[in-house]
Amino acid sequence: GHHWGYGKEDGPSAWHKNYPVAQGNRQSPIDIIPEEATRDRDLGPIFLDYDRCTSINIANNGHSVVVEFVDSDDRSVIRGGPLDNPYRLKQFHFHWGGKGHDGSEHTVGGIGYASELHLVHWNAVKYRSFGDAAEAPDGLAVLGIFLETGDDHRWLHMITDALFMVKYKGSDTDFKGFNPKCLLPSSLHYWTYLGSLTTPPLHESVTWILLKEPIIVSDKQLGMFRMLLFNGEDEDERKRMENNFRPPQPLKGREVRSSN
Ligand SMILES: CCN[C@H]1CN(CCOCC)S(=O)(=O)c2sc(S(N)(=O)=O)cc21
Ligand SMILES: [Zn+2]
Repeated sequence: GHHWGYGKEDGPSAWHKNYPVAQGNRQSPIDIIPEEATRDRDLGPIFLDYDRCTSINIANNGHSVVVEFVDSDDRSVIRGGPLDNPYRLKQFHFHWGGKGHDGSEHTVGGIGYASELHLVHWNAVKYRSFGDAAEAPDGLAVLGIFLETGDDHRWLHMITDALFMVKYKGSDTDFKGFNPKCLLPSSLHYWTYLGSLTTPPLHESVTWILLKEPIIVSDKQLGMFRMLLFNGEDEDERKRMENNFRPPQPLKGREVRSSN
């Protein structure tokens, strides 16, 4: 496919050349304005049934670090809230900034967070494959969790300890027995809106569910992500993996709803 990245020449402002949907009507991320969100009493709580989740590996795909899960049955799903079906957990990954700079994709009242965690789920009730779901308007549900700097996160070290194994693009290593429930904040109150993938191919297939409460991680832990590289081991130019976020996109009249 087409090469894309987060640099000056191949970054978010250039993506529309190969991915015209970049200028579509339901692009992500967006700036969430809390006072403009609709409190919808029909919007119930979300449920994360992750107790039987099965993580497989952790990988550097040249854009982020990704932990993948077994998604051949309904062992780990998100359900409820705005969703009409349970959606299967497929992978999670992060977006982050440079040293001392914010790196979240969504912003809240114009304010960014240090980083943003995305748990990607797909609608296996309606679609026969992840690929099909990724192109359908109700195919994906991504749970977004903001990361704020402060004290060490007691479980994030399980991920940062593995990062040295996936320094280069295209590297991956076993990563079994990890349950992302340990990365959730105490409250599951959320905002939700209809949007897209925040990276190419930018499919407008995502129901976004963003938790209002951030989790706290330390600067040191976040700094570990910045030892990852965008480039492969065989490339001579070493490019630190950082600022791998797309900035907020036009709301285009969309409604943002708030859980009760
Ligand atoms: C680097 C490519 N990132 C993509 C890869 N996938 C989509 C393409 O798959 C087609 C079979 S994905 O559905 O796993 C996904 S979710 C997000 S995000 N940041 O919006 O949560 C980006 C991406
Ligand atoms: Zn993402």
